[in-house]
Amino acid sequence: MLSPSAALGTGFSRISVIGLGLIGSSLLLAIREAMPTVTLIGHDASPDVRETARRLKLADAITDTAGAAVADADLVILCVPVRAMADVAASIRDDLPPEAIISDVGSCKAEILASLTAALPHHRVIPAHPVAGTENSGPEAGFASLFTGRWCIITPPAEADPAAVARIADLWREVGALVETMDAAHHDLVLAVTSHLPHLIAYTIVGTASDLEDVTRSEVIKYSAGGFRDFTRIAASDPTMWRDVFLSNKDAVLEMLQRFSEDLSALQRAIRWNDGDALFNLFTRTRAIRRSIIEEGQDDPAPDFGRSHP
Ligand SMILES: NC(=O)C1=CN([C@@H]2O[C@H](COP(=O)(O)OP(=O)(O)OC[C@H]3O[C@@H](n4cnc5c(N)ncnc54)[C@H](O)[C@@H]3O)[C@@H](O)[C@H]2O)C=CC1
Ligand SMILES: O=C(O)C(=O)Cc1ccc(O)cc1
Repeated sequence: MLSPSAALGTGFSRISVIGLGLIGSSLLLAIREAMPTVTLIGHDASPDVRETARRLKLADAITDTAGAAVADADLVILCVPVRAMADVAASIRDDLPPEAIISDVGSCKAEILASLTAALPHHRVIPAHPVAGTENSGPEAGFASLFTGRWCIITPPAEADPAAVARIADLWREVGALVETMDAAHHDLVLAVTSHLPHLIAYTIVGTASDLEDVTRSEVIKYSAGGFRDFTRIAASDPTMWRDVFLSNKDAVLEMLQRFSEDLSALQRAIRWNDGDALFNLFTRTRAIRRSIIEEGQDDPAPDFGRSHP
């Protein structure tokens, strides 16, 4: 018998979230707001995080084991760092109801799809990636509107049950996201250039500035103009999460890094040989890209995203 909200919406009546950091806690808050009658169960490996999650009343129950969290669930969403996904999947295998759908929110998809499918060969695995987040982590960083107006990319395996894919898509629409479906390998290539490489560049430039011998740290802080400040926000992102992303999406990131290095060398040459036209032409082209993003309304659909949240 389905609960009233389940009958009207996604068909899920008991959802388990494993990993109660920024994304897991935001998802619980967003589901609670959009589908108040769904039963929510949470688990995190960290006792401190579990205690905080209980204090914040993120779910109807916070369990001490992953197995207890998934018993009776009709949907389980893994919100742990990318390289912890396979271990969590193995740890819930014996407690997972046969009809449960398994999903996740990892930032890269091909390796996760392969490892979840291998760990849970008899279950429907429908991975997803909400392209929404901040540099903050942990359960207290979460907020219900994180996914509003942001894209969520679903990367089902080729043989996926279309009804299960539709239910996962509906869930993300219920919490305010715009949904796109694509192949996991293509997702990883696209996100390597739009998200992973920018994070790598931010980590590098902030590291470079802090290693300078002739410029003091206080000068870097005092005179940091807008560009550098934006890089420091991104470079404050969680080290475990981003270590896992780069190791998991290694091939696509290395491919994009190769292209980026070649383009950077071309710019270096233009500066060395006073080729102002080359610089001006590139900057004109990139300005047009930014302006077309804004014209298409793709700038920042969630205006309070990130910085206004502690
Ligand atoms: N931070 C962001 O902006 C975004 C992150 N993602 C993805 O979401 C996932 C979670 O990221 P965040 O919530 O930002 O990280 P977070 O660091 O805020 O939370 C991760 C949580 O997982 C828990 N955890 C780690 N291993 C575990 C295990 N084996 N069993 C149970 N719990 C475990 C940790 O204790 C922590 O509370 C990652 O896969 C990340 O790639 C996706 C979109 C945006
Ligand atoms: O804080 C930022 O600027 C982000 O880029 C957040 C983010 C991080 C990882 C993702 O997979 C998706 C979004």
